[in-house]
Amino acid sequence: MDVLKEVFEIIKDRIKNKPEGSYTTYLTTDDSKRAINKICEKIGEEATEAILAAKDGIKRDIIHECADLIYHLFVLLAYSGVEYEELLEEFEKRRKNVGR
Ligand SMILES: N=c1c2ncn([C@@H]3O[C@H](COP(=O)(O)OP(=O)(O)OP(=O)(O)O)[C@@H](O)[C@H]3O)c2ncn1[C@@H]1O[C@H](COP(=O)(O)O)[C@@H](O)[C@H]1O
Repeated sequence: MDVLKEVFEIIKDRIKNKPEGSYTTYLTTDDSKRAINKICEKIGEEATEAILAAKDGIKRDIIHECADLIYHLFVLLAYSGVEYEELLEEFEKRRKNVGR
């Protein structure tokens, strides 16, 4: 299975079943306004870290920080009820529009 889809499905499972010790559980177990705030705050932090890594130009750090950012974006998408396939469809739509 596509590793990104696998991570997305694990995140969905964590949100649904809330296992103890899970970082995703920590981010998403709250009333919905607070949970969204917590997730979005992390997205802001991780985006800043990705930007700083890009400015430093160290490839390993760029990968690490962008992976952190993508994970947190996935948590936002899954928490908002978006399916992985819907994200792919959006990219697919855009790909088809290229070159028009
Ligand atoms: N991909 C990730 C992932 N990326 C980042 N993180 C967490 O996001 C947090 C990042 O916050 P910080 O940058 O503040 O943490 P940090 O350790 O100080 O910073 P860095 O060194 O990571 O930059 C850390 O606690 C990381 O563990 C992730 N936590 C979980 N996943 C995936 O989600 C799955 C479920 O994880 P749990 O919910 O913990 O079971 C895992 O199997 C992974 O596949």
